[in-house]
Amino acid sequence: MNPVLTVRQLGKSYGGRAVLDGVDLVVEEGEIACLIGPSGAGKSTILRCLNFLETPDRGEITFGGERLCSEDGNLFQISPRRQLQAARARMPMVFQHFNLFSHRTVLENVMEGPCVVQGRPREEARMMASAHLDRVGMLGFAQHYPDRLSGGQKQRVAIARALAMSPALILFDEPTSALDPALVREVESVMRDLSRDGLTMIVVSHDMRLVRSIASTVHFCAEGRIAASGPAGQMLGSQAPLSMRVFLEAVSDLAGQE
Ligand SMILES: Nc1ncnc2c1ncn2[C@@H]1O[C@H](COP(=O)(O)OP(=O)(O)OP(=O)(O)O)[C@@H](O)[C@H]1O
Repeated sequence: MNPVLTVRQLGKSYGGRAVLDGVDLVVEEGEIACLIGPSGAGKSTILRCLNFLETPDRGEITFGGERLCSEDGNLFQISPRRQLQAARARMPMVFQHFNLFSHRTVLENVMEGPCVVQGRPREEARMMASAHLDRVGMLGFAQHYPDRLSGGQKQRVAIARALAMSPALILFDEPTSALDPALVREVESVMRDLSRDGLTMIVVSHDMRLVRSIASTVHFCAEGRIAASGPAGQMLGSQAPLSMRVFLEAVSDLAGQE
């Protein structure tokens, strides 16, 4: 298999406090890597460091064969801005709160990346955007503005916007946590379709139903590290490491109390 992404000893501190403390992660082509773990473990910070929304302090990230940051002895080096921007475009992020442009139509939202970031002609971008909206079942809403859409529909548009960047990898940060339970399924179903199509994804989620339905690998995060990793069947089943089983029991206890 081909790793799309390799992360070694990634570190990030805020105000002298280490939030990421040596994260190691390898994601293969076609893998759906789900990051789970307690609140504050650093899961979102890992995603934000991967596409340089936050700047890591140390470690190595290799994406699509390109070294984006590296460490040589005590010297930590980050690639030039242009290279990071190009990498970010091929590793778009889908956010919990959608982050759509409210003053642009659905179609314009999806065209934005191909036009502005990739410099594609408008007509080509329009055709691509329409195809991606169709893929997530939102073509019929192309001329609507985001405020007319449900949360599930907004998230599907956000996914189409990520697809429009011809991504090598999509990062999902809690994609269903801002949705009413009834709307979670439509987003879950789109993500499952993408996984069947072989798209590589990293998904941070507390939604264990989503994780169980799409994960190929599960990475358990605790205290700024990935404490355990493995195939989803193993990590979510009776063979899970103890720390992971304790977490899963706590999560299902919470769900049982709701
Ligand atoms: N910009 C920031 N400045 C200071 N501290 C931050 C910043 N971003 C995150 N943190 C801290 O880093 C820690 C990890 O945050 P992060 O959001 O990555 O955790 P998480 O595992 O995704 O948590 P959750 O599951 O609750 O979203 C938290 O203690 C958080 O308060």
